[in-house]
This record gives sequence, structure tokens and C-alpha cells, in this order.
Amino acid sequence: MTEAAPSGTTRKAGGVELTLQEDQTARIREWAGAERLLIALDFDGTLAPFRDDPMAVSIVAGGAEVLAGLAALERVQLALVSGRRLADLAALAAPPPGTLLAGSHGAERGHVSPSGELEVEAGGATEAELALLAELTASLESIVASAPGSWVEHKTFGRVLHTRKAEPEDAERATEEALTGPGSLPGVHTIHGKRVVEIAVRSVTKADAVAAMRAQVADASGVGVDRVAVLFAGDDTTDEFALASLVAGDLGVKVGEGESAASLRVADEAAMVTLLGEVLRALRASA
Ligand SMILES: O=P(O)(O)OC[C@H]1O[C@H](O[C@H]2O[C@H](CO)[C@@H](O)[C@H](O)[C@H]2O)[C@H](O)[C@@H](O)[C@@H]1O
Repeated sequence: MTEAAPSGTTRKAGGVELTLQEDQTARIREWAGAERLLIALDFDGTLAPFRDDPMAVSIVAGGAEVLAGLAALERVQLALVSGRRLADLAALAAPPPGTLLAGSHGAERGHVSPSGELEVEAGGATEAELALLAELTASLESIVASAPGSWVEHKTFGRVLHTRKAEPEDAERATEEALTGPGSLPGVHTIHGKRVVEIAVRSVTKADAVAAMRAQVADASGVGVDRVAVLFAGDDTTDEFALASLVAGDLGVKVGEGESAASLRVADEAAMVTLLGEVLRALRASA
């Protein structure tokens, strides 16, 4: 149930309190005053609504236009930071030229060339990592065999148990087996996300990705990292690494409900695009 809030947005009765629009606008204006701006966005659940098939998602209406507008601004560096494979992220998001990309939570890095092609900067598993990935595949395939609807996604540095299409009790059992079995092997980094258990062979988080991108922006513009203000937005547990790493002058946005280190919150992907539109307006007004 929701009730009207004075600013014209809504506040959830008895639930998570949504940040009011007027407060959001003031915080955005303050953030937008920094010398250089890095807008780093998660993809699934932040820009693209969830689907059963991970390759059937697309950015919510209006999102592509807002991203293109932001990417065109001189003071702004746009970036996408996702748990997805870098190539899948680039294909599904179709980000504007110049966008920095982090896939596999930052273990894969790249950018979009002026002609819109993905340029890969870092990535590729070692022999030892490939051996561990094969072990993860075998364990997870045996778990999904007894949990109809669940399946295993193969990523460059990890394997993902997906349970979105499984019956709740099968999903719960498979999740538990993945966490206590392959997810607990030495040398793996395991994250329990939204209807997924991600088991990676490289321990990189979105905080690492954002720190590297902040340094890249500072280098490219010849300023110190302390002059680069970051806006990071995300919806899931993996995004909390980045949100918790933000410093004074940055802006963290949580999409949806749940505990978060973010200071602003929006309800869903559509509201996130609205907030980005507000950012675009504020930046254009101050240009
Ligand atoms: O870091 P993100 O951009 O949020 O990516 C996280 C994971 O996204 C995908 O899984 C999620 O979206 C799927 C499609 O909507 C959905 O079916 C699944 O339940 C979600 O967890 C992707 O498949 C994973 O590899 C990403 O790590």
C-alpha cells in the first residue's frame, strides 16, 4: 500500500521509505557540481527488467535515449558495470560510443569504440582457472539435474546457477547445494544474487571496477581521483560492493527494496531512467 507524500511522489506505508523527489533533485545538483563525473550503472534490475531468459532482456523505455544524452556531455564519462559476460553486456545494452564497460563484475574490461564496436581491454581465463571452471560445471550440472527449470550459465570467469524458472522448493534446495558444494570450494568467490548463485574463479568486485574506472577518468582528464565524482546505481547484492566503496561527493542509488549503503533510492528500472533524466537536465542546465 502507498500513500501520497508532500512532494508528489509516493512513500510506502510501513515499508521502505522512498527518497522524495525534491531531495533527490537537490542531491543530484550538488553531485553535478564536481569537475569530472563518472556515471557507472549496473545493468540487470537497474536499467533492464528481469526476464526468465537472460538473453531476452532490454533496456527499459527511454533508457537508451537518456544514456546517449549523458554520454554526449563533456564532463561526463558513462560506464556500465555488470556481472554479465562483457560481450553479452555490450550486445544487450548497445551502449553509446565511448562508454566504459566492466563485465564479470570487473574481471573483464572494455569500452565502446567511436563506431560502436566492443574493444576488449582485459579478460581471458588462465589454464588453472579453466580447470576450476570445469569442476564447477560438473558439480552444478549434477545439482540442476534434480531441480527442473534450473540451469547453468557459463561466463568467462564463473558459472551461475539460475533458479528463476524452478519451483520454489527445488530452487531453494539447488541454491543450498550450490552454496555448500561448489560455492564453498577453495579458490572460488561466491555471491548469492537475485535467483542466482554466482561462483567465480576470480575474486573481483564491482568496487574494484568502479575504482579502476575512476582512476581511468582522472588520468584521461589530467585531474586527481578526488576531483572525479561517481554516481553508481544498482539493485542487487553484488552492487553493494560498489555502493559501499563510494566516498564523500559521490552519489549511490539503490534500485528497489532491501538493505543498502546507497543514499538515494528509486522504485524500479523506469524510476531509474527518470532519475537519469533529472541528472541529464541538471547537467545541461549547468553547461
Ligand atoms: O550485474 P548485473 O548487470 O545486474 O547482472 C547480474 C546477473 O544478471 C543476469 O541474471 C539476472 O538477470 C536475468 C535476466 O533478467 C535473470 O533471469 C536472473 O534471475 C537474474 O539474476 C545474468 O544472467 C547473470 O550472469 C548476471 O551476473
